[in-house]
Amino acid sequence: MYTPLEEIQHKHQRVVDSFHKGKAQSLDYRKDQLRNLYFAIKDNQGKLKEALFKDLHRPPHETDVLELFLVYSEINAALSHLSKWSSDTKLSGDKRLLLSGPVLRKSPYGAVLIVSPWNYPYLLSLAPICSAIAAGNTVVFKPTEIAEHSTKALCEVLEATLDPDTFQVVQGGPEQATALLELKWDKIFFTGSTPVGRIVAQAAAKHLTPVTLELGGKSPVIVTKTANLPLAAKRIAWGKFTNAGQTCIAPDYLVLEKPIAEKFLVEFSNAIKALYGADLTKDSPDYAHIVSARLWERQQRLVSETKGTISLQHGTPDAESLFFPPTIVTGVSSDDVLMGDELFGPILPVMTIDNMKEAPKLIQKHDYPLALYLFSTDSTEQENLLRNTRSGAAIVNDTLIQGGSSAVPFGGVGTSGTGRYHGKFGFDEFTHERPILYQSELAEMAMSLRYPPLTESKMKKLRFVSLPREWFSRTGPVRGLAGRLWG
Ligand SMILES: NC(=O)C1=CN([C@@H]2O[C@H](COP(=O)(O)OP(=O)(O)OC[C@H]3O[C@@H](n4cnc5c(N)ncnc54)[C@H](OP(=O)(O)O)[C@@H]3O)[C@@H](O)[C@H]2O)C=CC1
Ligand SMILES: CCCCCC(=O)O
Repeated sequence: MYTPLEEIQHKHQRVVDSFHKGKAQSLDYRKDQLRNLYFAIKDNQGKLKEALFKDLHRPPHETDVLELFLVYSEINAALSHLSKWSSDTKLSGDKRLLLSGPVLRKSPYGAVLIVSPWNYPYLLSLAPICSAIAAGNTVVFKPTEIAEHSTKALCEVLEATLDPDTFQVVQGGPEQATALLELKWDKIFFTGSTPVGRIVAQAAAKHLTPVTLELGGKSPVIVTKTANLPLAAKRIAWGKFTNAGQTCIAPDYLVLEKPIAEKFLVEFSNAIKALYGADLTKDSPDYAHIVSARLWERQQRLVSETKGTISLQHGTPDAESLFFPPTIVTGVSSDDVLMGDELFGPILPVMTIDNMKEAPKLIQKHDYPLALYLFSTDSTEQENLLRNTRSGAAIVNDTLIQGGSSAVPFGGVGTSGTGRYHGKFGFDEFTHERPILYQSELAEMAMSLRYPPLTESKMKKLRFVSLPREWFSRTGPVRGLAGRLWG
């Protein structure tokens, strides 16, 4: 009988061995795995949605719209395009290699570790698992222990569906994750908080393992005086309060241009009531709850410690059910407690600026966020802000849409993450593009100059044409050279 640590080591070794035996290599094998996964999720979607309702009071339709629909799209994209994604890319541009036919071979990394969080437990597990399998890797998956019902339901489905030689689950929390991180992986894919992302990056560095980090950050949403205020209010309310704000790309804080601040807040209050009803309570069917007592208390503490004004709390926090209502805090300064760590909940601090010139400096006070949202109908204003800020993604006049598509890469920058996935970007994230050249015997003549003895006459033939400075002139080589020849 294995000890828990021995069991983890055994699972790791099993997927390493099966990778080296080439079991996950064939496209047919990969497609069979993905096809089985697709129908297993479909056949168990009711059980999965029920489980997440128990963990997060997550409205079942929100699980469909924000998780399962993208999972189906991811698997379908992989099944539809895998032959093309995995085919060699021919390389050109160097006449010296004409005879060696260089290609990029789409090679799997090998045995990969995938670690996922609790807030979108199906999407944030199944999307990287899909990409890893599509790219021909073998996988050990460590789900969260915090969303216990959805983790149990998901792991039952995965273990009943995927080949145990190439896919293993290690359930547990930080202790199990730490034991897994001690082992040598060919790739690690981590989704979670920035602090834990640092731990993962340090562990990966010990083995020089390539790592993808899907982390968090304080994503700003800016509303300017040119915005369509009712539409902005509705889209921001949806993006902020979906999953009770427990979304890595949720707007974290709101920046309003002063001339429209008051009017926008009225529209925003109306939008919240339109989405969640005039009387939002713990039993409202369309609103999720906070995942744990610890994190519910964190929201409560943040509200008690802020120096801002609670201008709207649309409902009464309930410790027993972990219901925490949309809470708008105005008059927040940059050093307020709400402007510290990522809020990851339904509290929205509101700051105002006299004009848009102040926005970049305000945003740059924080690490690069996962997302930046701008509501404006002025293209110059849009480009100015985009040019002077950095973020994992930037969305103009909407929220969250970048996280739900197989056509758009999803990832951070700086402390909000490294790497990206979804769709072909996910296949590429789990693929090493291996250059392969097939040298021809016929190339021997062209290559004879490289062999010793490297006589002076050989070196003369080898001397590369040294290009004049004008070749690199800003006006381009032709004009540059013409200028040189004819002054
Ligand atoms: N970029 C993205 O795609 C996303 C980013 N996030 C970010 O994730 C955070 C919220 O998720 P949350 O689950 O709380 O994040 P955590 O970083 O706490 O946990 C992420 C995963 O790491 C595990 N873990 C926790 N502590 C350690 C540790 N010390 N060493 C190794 N592994 C550990 C967790 O296990 P366990 O859960 O069992 O404790 C979980 O499986 C937010 O910051 C959010 O922004 C969330 C969703 C998507
Ligand atoms: C709508 C897509 C959500 C992606 C996961 C997150 O942002 O936490």
